[in-house]
Amino acid sequence: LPEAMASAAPAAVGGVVAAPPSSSLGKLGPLTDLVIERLLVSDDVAASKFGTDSPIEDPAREQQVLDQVRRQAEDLGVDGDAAVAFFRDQITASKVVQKGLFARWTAHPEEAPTTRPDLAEIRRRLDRLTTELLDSLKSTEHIRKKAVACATQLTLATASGAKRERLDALHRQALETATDSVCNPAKPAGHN
Ligand SMILES: O=C(O)C(=O)C[C@]1(C(=O)O)C=C[C@@H](O)C=C1
Repeated sequence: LPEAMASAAPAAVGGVVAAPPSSSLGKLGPLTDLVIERLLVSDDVAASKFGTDSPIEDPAREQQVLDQVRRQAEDLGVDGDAAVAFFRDQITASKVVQKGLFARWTAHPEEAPTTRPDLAEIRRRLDRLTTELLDSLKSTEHIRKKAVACATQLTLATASGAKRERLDALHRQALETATDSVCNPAKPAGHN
């Protein structure tokens, strides 16, 4: 986000101005960037619904998302149950963000959005992110299987990503929820 980048003071190193990193650090950086991008899209989802009759929770749409996930995961050779568990966390995290923003905008109407984005268009963005997230789950399978390395890389990636994007407490909490199963690809059924 240009605003966030502009306000981080660049450090001069040997006469060269070092730009802040443009992506989250480490082997799970690309996956974490996509997770953060999806969380930030949740702000737009909330803006599309706030002050309308559309509820935050839409079980039919959730089922549609998870059906797409299972189909595409199996095409990619990613474990379908693990992929669905990961996306259940993405959906839960989106609802954490939306509920938090609804509460904030209700308490402070002056902070509420003044334009209402189109939900259908936002859902097309989410569908494209689904494909990218699945590709990233596939390409990180090797590291995610190693519990200790995965935990280390995930902490590095989420800390650097949250800092770069200047995530507030609400979005940091949602990021934790969203990355809950990243290092547990074979989470037992019943967790959710
Ligand atoms: O598409 C929506 O309406 C959203 O709120 C997004 C989303 C998701 O994360 O995919 C989250 C909650 C809804 O229950 C359905 C889907």
